[in-house]
Amino acid sequence: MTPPPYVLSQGVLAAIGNAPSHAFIVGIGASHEASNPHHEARPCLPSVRQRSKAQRPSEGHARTIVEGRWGMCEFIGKCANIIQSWNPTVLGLLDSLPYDEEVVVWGRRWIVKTSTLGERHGYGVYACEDIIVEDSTSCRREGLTLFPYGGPIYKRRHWNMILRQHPEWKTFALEMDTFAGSTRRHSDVRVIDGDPIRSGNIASFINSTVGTRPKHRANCEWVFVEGPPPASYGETYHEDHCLVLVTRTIRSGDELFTHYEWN
Ligand SMILES: C[S@@+](CC[C@H](N)C(=O)[O-])C[C@H]1O[C@@H](n2cnc3c(N)ncnc32)[C@H](O)[C@@H]1O
Repeated sequence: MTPPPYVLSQGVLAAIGNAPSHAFIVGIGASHEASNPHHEARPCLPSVRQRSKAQRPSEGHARTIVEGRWGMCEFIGKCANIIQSWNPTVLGLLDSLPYDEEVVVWGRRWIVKTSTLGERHGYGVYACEDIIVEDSTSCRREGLTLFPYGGPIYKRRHWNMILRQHPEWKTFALEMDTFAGSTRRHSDVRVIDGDPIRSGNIASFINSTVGTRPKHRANCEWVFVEGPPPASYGETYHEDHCLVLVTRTIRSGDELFTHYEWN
């Protein structure tokens, strides 16, 4: 298959949490283990923004009620429109993601279940098959792409608006456009919402190597991709997107880990 015309830029994503006990940064793929001769890697600085004080929701007529892991929330106005627009199938993701059950995402088998970090750290993503990156002669044997980080994409200022509507919602988003060279204004930087519409977003269950004892090694990283996803996964919807790439061989049963800051 002809490779899609994207330019990879390493780094990217920062996640912004809105709950005091759950806010974290999802920095990106700082493992620096992946290399791709066809793509330029550009490191970026993750940033974090926490919700300040609760404010009145923005004006608007649209309303939508969303059920997430932490309960039901009603969003109104522009926030409702944004949230309603998400459809995971446009990126070849599943409508919903069951726990403790094998699923196939972008042609590979995965399971989301309690993380090896322990129950109090929630779920993690495990491979259900070997993903061989290099053989004994260090030749790459398979494609590096695992799956995208999928969720509604909107500007940071709208993300902040959503957080103000539901300060109690424990949520996070990946920041796009944070790579060196990005010219977007701070409030125009786009985020990919990992929740509340988290359906199918398997990437949002990947845990961080940060703070692990003994120290875990990352086996994947998130990258920003200029260009649409492969045709079979819905190239018309997104002009660009974020992918999870494998950075070293993963064996069946391994949990995925990447490097990002969280607190
Ligand atoms: C993107 S989520 C990862 C999936 C998460 N385990 C879950 O069930 O939703 C990030 C959250 O997972 C937890 N987490 C991620 N990496 C961790 C680590 N190295 N140690 C402890 N908790 C971690 C933290 O609660 C963090 O806020």
